[in-house]
Amino acid sequence: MQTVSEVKIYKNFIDNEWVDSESHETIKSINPAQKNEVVGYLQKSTKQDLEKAVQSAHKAKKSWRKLGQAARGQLLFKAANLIEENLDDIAETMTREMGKTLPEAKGETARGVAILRYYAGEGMRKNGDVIPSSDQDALMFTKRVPLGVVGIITPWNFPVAIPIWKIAPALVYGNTVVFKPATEAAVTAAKVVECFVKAGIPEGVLNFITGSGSVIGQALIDHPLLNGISFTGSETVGEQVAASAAARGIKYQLEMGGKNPVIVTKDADLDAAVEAVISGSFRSTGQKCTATSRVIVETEVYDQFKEKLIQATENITVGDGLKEGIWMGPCASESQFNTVKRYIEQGKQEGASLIYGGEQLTGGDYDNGFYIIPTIFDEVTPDMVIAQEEIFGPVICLMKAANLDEAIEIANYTKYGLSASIFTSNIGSLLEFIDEIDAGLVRINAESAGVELQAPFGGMKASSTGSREQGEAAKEFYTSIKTIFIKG
Ligand SMILES: NC(=O)C1=CN([C@@H]2O[C@H](COP(=O)(O)OP(=O)(O)OC[C@H]3O[C@@H](n4cnc5c(N)ncnc54)[C@H](OP(=O)(O)O)[C@@H]3O)[C@@H](O)[C@H]2O)C=CC1
Ligand SMILES: O=C(O)CCC(=O)C(=O)O
Repeated sequence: MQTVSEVKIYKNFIDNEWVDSESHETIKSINPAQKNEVVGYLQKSTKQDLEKAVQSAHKAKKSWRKLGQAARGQLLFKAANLIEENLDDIAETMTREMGKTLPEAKGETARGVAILRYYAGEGMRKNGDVIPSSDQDALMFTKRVPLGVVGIITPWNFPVAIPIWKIAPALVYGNTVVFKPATEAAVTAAKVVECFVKAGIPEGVLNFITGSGSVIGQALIDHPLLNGISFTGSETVGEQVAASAAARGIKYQLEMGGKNPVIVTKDADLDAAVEAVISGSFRSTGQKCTATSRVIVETEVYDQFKEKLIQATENITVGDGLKEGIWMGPCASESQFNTVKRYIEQGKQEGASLIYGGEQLTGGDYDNGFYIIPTIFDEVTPDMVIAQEEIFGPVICLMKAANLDEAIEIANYTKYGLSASIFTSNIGSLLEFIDEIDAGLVRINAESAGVELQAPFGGMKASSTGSREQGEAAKEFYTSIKTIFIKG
């Protein structure tokens, strides 16, 4: 039995110091695979704590900018090495805190290291262009400059990769940061921040604050000293971020989810398609904004595909992600678990045919966690709620299409446009798909999830707003351009 004294209390990091909240209250982060296990206690911060964090970032703005891009890059290299040294501990914490399996958590942490090294390299790359002036005696060039203080609000589903793909470019391009992680995964985030601190991040440059999104998250997005905000999470909060940022004319970047389709044409390699659909839909328990949630199959191969899909789903082992041999962990929280169960009930009520799963797992250790059997709905029609709203759980909606045109029409019939994939061996079909699909991430004969750190990431329609994240695209968001004209 765990005792309170065995569980660590994590502090905020403000103005180069690990500090308690003024509230003197904490919030517990629990293990969704063993709900009686507390992974850590976090500060229940107040608006006053947030004020200190923003003031600290504001104070550090000038010196961090003046340090120069190369030195900032060196610091990121150090942080990357420290995260690599602590990879096993960070990954295990992630699995305990939000349920993703340990191999996935290790993969994500290694990805965090790679992202940091990519942006560390930016320290030595150009930050402007020389442009010919119409005046032959003049020199004209652009210089990218930091925005200033950037707020970073992240979700719980990628507690290492998402914070790093926002914090690393923010820092290397010269911004100071106030980072508010999702409460569900804040212990993992604290361990990442510890690596930046050990790497020697200067005073005030990176501030870490935990607590309720509606209190400190809201105070952060409304803060007058904020110069930019990057957010990943729900559409509801995203809209609030946009409204607040637009009212003050500051830059904002939102990534808010998807309802990602996979099209399987009659000439596709069905085994490859099944493998990709299983991975895209059920890895991370379906809790990825790039997860596959609608599978649209041409009539000729529909039954064959369905049979193969059910067979493959039967082999999935569900359980505590720390245990060997487990392929899919629990939902990350009780609230996410309840959301998924609610959507499954909704699917049944609106007439979709439940052909696999659809229930929570019970008995033994399952009673201590938030486990759902991977679920497949057949006979889903495009207007159903389960075909329209983001479920963020291990649920597939199978849909039939008479031909490619109809499949693309169904695929586009959603407010989202993050990722989309097609399985086909016909070059004409794949070219048509590339042109006609409304998605920021277009994948051919590959699963819908799968983001590469060096390429732009983001979606169309309601999935994203603002410039893309990752790769070179991040520079667009985290900098502003000065055009300089020097007359000789
Ligand atoms: N695009 C994606 O990758 C993600 C999409 N989602 C979608 O959102 C749904 C709900 O998930 P949920 O975790 O509740 O998402 P939220 O949007 O509520 O949370 C995301 C982040 O925003 C913070 N936050 C919450 N309220 C505010 C606010 N008013 N102002 C500023 N920040 C705030 C949260 O803090 P705190 O944790 O303290 O509440 C968290 O850090 C999921 O079912 C899924 O559909 C969720 C996560 C990721
Ligand atoms: O698929 C990925 O690797 C990233 C997905 C993502 O950004 C998200 O789920 O929030």
